[in-house]
Amino acid sequence: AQSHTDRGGGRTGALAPPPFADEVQKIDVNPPKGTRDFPPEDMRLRSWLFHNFREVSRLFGFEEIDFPVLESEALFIRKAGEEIRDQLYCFEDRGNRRVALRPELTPSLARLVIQKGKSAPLPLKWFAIGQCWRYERMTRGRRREHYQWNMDIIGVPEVTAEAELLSSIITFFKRIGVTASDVGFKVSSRKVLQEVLRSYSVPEDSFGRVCVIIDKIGKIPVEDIKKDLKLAGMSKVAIEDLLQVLSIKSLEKLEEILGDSGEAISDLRQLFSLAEKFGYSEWIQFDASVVRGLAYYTGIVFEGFDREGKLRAICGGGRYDKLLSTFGGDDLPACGFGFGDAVIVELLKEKGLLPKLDHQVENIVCALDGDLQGAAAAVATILREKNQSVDLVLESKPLKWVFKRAARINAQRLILVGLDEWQKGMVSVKILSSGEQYEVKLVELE
Ligand SMILES: Nc1ccc(Br)nc1
Repeated sequence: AQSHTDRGGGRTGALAPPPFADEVQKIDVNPPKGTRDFPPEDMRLRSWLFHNFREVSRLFGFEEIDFPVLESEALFIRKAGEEIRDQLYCFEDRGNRRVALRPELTPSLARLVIQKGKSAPLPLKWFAIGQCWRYERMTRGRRREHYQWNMDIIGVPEVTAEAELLSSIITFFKRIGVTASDVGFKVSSRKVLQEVLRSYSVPEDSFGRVCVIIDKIGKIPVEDIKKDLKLAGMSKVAIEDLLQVLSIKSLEKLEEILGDSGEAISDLRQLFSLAEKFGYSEWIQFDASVVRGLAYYTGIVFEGFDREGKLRAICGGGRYDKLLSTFGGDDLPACGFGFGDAVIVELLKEKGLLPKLDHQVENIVCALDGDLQGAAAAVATILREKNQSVDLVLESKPLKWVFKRAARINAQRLILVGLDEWQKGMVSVKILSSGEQYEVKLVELE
């Protein structure tokens, strides 16, 4: 029997009374749990944010790319215990394929780089803005989707690439009014970790897993961190030493521990020297505890944080020189970052930096009686062909209604099409800010 929705009669299934023939079930008009709608006001803020993402990408000479939100699940199956894997929004499609809503953009970018192969001359400087997904038990009530801006440089092994990426993010912050007093970048290199782990003969294939564990410092109790590191095969003394190294906040101190001949130190010294030349030294600081939660980083890593410490990481990224070979491609040096659309808005709210973005239209055009609706359409078309925005009143409305709508849509001019004027080839124009009103020949309307 057709199952019926329980309408409070307490009975469902075959025994429930059949619904009234014309009763329509009201659908839930809210978006699915953890997702957002973007009604006009919210969409204006998102478009403003994305416009700034795109403008900075343009300033840095990056090309925009895009890929499907749906990918083969295999792209994201990594065995390092990452949260991003535990929360993969994956399912079997009607063709029995294992697919997933992408949780991040970098694997798709890597897939596209391999696909393009030698036809894409290096270095590649690509950016994308895409919606990313996670399936999280709603118990934590967190979002399941967000938009990320990614910038990636493929084919440059030097840390000049990381320095350029940091410069692009700082350029973005400056454009929207965020300063080095509001936000900073913690910068480190996974080679620091690597050098410590190697000194304790921790197997290379545990590296990604150890990084994912270390990234949880400050998020879970340190005893759990130590337990997980032990499970990952580290000795007690190695764990204590590693945690000691991770608490280092200066390159001088790090050099004392690791010496000055390792790659970690030379990469970091070069990066901080380049930061000086770029003029953004005040924005960055060395912090050995930064490892980021993605297993594939291999070198410099960084994350943007709010100096008041109220918010989660604003953005993050780093070098991932070995990602392509995990998909069967030839490895290429690569680095990039992800910048989400949610934490930045929380920061702008905190700092009173949210832009005021109203809907605006240059003209509202209205026929003064029904027979002139066609004439009004002609006037609207003439204005639009002159690249002027027009809200055309589409039905017969009292003037009071027209003025009210003009105010609501912030129209600059009201164009009235009246019979007497039209017969003279003219229309009436009212500048709504000043109240000035005049008649003008249609052919002279601009
Ligand atoms: N990876 C990921 C995807 C979606 C959200 Br919301 N947060 C993180």
